[in-house]
Amino acid sequence: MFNSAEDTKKIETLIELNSLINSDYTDLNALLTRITESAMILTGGEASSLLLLNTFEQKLYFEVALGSKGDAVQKFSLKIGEGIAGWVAKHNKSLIVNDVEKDSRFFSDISKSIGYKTSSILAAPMRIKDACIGVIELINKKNARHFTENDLQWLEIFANQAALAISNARVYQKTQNEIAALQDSIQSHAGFHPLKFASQEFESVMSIVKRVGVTNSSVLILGESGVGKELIAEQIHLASKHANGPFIRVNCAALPEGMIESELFGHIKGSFTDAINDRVGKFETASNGTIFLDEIGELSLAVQAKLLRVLEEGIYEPLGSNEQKKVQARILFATNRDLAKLVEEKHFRQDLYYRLNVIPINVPPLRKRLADIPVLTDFFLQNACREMNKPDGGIEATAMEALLDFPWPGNVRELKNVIERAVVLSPDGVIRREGLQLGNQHLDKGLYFKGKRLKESVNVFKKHFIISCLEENSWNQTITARQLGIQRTYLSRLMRELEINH
Ligand SMILES: Nc1ncnc2c1ncn2[C@@H]1O[C@H](COP(=O)(O)OP(=O)(O)OP(=O)(O)O)[C@@H](O)[C@H]1O
Repeated sequence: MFNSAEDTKKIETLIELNSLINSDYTDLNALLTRITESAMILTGGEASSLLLLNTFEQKLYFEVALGSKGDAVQKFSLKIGEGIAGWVAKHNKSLIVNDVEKDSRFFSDISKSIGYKTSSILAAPMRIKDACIGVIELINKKNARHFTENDLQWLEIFANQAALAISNARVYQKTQNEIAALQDSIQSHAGFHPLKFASQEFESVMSIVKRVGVTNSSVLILGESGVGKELIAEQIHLASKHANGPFIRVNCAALPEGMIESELFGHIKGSFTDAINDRVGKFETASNGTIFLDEIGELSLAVQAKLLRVLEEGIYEPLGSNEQKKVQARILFATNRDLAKLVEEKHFRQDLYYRLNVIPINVPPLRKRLADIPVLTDFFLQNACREMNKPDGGIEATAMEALLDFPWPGNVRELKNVIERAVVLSPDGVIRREGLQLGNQHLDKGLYFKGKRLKESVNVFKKHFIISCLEENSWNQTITARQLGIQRTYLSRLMRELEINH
């Protein structure tokens, strides 16, 4: 079979395709286009197509369509058994038809609709482990000649190449999905949150995370409420040499003023009225790991002064003790406040600000990284469906458009809430535009109060009223407490009691 100069060319092309398939060539469509095009050129077809079988729908879809009407062909699909390609898929056998008009299997609708005269077809199945996964076909042998058995043998070789490439890509994709699922489960078992993104903007943030991860410097993570600052802190920890050590999160806004020092640095028994036992501080607990101080903008000036000393000298003293302890943890900070403005207003120490701002990481708001919305939606949807034991019916295109249009003042946290709520309200697991209730998540009287007793209803009201004030103030508890006319410590207690997490 391999004796002419033409055959030598074919073999060279096959070798080249083989090495592409064996390399880490990840663009499957480009590879399949290359294979289909080579088959067409080397066996003298005028046009060629590669169709993939969707086993669920029992239909063949055009993955590649080359030739003068290629683009027009691509919108069609064929049922199994329909047309020459459908016959090949159904019988898992190759076929040469040199006069289509005389063959009842020929399906003329596509040719007629696109205005293309088809006279001859050569088609071969693509197989993975003997099962047909699609068809590769050539249309019209050039110069009004006929397709031959030799052409068919070559087409079968190209079909095998394509099947191999598809099989590789599917195994690769499956493995990637499994690795991602395992990573998610390992991270969430260890108390870390899986992080999803697809945007260039977030990619840039992650490249900084990787670079700072390996250093031991303290880092300041900035961004609006709900953008994922805590997750960034987790990733810095995971990228660091302390990844196996503890990751200790301290929400500075949730601690009453008088407790912060003891919480961070520890105290010895009797150092103040309530100190009935020695207490180990979070800095010590975080030894050989990372301490993440969230909402740093809420710290009092007195605590800021102590923190500055910790940063500058690397030592601290537990309350009531003269013993100096060495800081053995990596320190990360985050805030959604404008620290420069707080400095101007004299609510934040300038020297501490300069000390913190050495390596700032700015996490952009969700509205500035639209490419993340579909992946995050998908992730929250799958999680919510699994937790609520509902089928994942996917999301309608109009609903996705609405998500992409929305400004997301509460960022990723708000998106998560919107999706969870839409899943609760969806009868069949499909997320539709009207089920999203964008910007209207707080109080739906009918839904929340129905059948509840007075105390419960008051609590439901309190919870939603507080959440809406917190969101209005970017979850700043000091400002919210002032707006509500209560102490910040009382607000923290209410948040704990009413299970308001963010
Ligand atoms: N890229 C992401 N992938 C998956 N989940 C995310 C992502 N970003 C944020 N989330 C989720 O959104 C919620 C808010 O994230 P996180 O608490 O990290 O935000 P934050 O910026 O620290 O907010 P705050 O300033 O209010 O403390 C969490 O439930 C988190 O798991």
